[in-house]
Amino acid sequence: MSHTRIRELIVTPIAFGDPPLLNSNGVHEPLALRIILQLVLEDGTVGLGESPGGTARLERLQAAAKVVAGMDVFDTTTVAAAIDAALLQTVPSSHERGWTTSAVEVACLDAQGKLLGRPVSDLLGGRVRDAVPFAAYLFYKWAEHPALDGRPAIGDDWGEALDPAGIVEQARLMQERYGFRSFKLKGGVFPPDEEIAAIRALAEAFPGQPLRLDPNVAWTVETSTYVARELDGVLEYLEDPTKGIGGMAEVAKESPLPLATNMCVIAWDHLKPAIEQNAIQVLLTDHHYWGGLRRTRELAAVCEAFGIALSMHSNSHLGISLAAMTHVAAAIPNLDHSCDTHYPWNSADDVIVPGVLELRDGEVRVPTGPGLGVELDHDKLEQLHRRYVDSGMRSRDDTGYMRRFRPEYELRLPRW
Ligand SMILES: O=C([O-])[C@@H](O)[C@@H](O)[C@H](O)[C@@H](O)C(=O)[O-]
Ligand SMILES: [Mg+2]
Repeated sequence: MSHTRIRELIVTPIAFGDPPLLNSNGVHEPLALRIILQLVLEDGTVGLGESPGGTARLERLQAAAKVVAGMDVFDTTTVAAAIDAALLQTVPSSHERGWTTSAVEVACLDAQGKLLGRPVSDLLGGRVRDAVPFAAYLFYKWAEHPALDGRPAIGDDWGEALDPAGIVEQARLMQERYGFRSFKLKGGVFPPDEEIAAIRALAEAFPGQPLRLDPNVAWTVETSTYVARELDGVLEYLEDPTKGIGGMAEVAKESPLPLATNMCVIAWDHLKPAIEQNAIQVLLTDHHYWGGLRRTRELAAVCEAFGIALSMHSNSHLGISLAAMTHVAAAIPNLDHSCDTHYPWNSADDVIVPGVLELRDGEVRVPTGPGLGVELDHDKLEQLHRRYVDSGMRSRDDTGYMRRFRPEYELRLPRW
């Protein structure tokens, strides 16, 4: 079966536009980085993958490219083991190595699906839903990236959101444009009472629609407990209010709200202590670091066994990741909450041919074509790669970028 052998893995770093979104670390830069994978088989079939960017991730994927050539695309376990072994010396953390194996696994599954003429969701056990619900991901934000070093200001059509009224307006726009029926607010930006006020304003504007708040560990245990009590009955869950499994366990003892995480349980060996300490009640899974789509499906079974509800994490991403997230979410019976996605913030710059993946009525219909069901736009890929090369940006630095405008800004976690 030589046609199922991998001929080469093409690894392309790209940069795409991102608005000035605020978080507990600072503010998003005008560009976000990702890496696009094309896994080419001997018969010319190409499997696509998408990984978070940055120099370290790029170098690891380039190292992976050297070992996967010649392997069978259906041997995903062996492919992952070969990559893991190749990175072992330079990347001691198995979690970190997992980012690389995960991205390659998605490309393998896309290629497998194309060879078999079946969607990736079928390779994960079949879809249990035809459309996957996503939440509107609300951010405090500036109206524009201010002018900097001779570069003019960069505006967008979302406008400013720096108070409850601005957040409600942004939520209305999100609902108008994409039909979202649940909302997540990225917090950790303003003092907790201001963020509580924003959540209350959302609850009033969108009665009965699920809400969540995620300050990315900006709060102490005491502040987290205070916010949880204030928002009891208002939020469906409170995400990563404080740092670490121990901290979350302290909050969980007093919190009337379920606690969720994509920060303190991010690897298989975090599950045991988190479960023993009852630190979390909701896990936001993410195939980009849990070992890929099949491992995410397995993780869902572990969560089911231990009564942990499931949601899904997102970072700035494009359509190949959205397709992968949609396929795996479609194949998970116990998906209890709508998934996160940054896609509305970044979709104008996508690398896939438009038409297949659409966020409508707050959902993405699961592609039914072979593999992930999306097609790479090669001109766009070239354009975004050029932008990566020309920008000189090689890693994300929300804090450094914030300091360009507010030199006194300090990264402090917890801040309140
Ligand atoms: O993009 C951001 O600012 C988010 O804060 C992101 O970095 C987080 O990874 C993520 O969205 C989260 O849920 O924690
Ligand atoms: Mg989070």
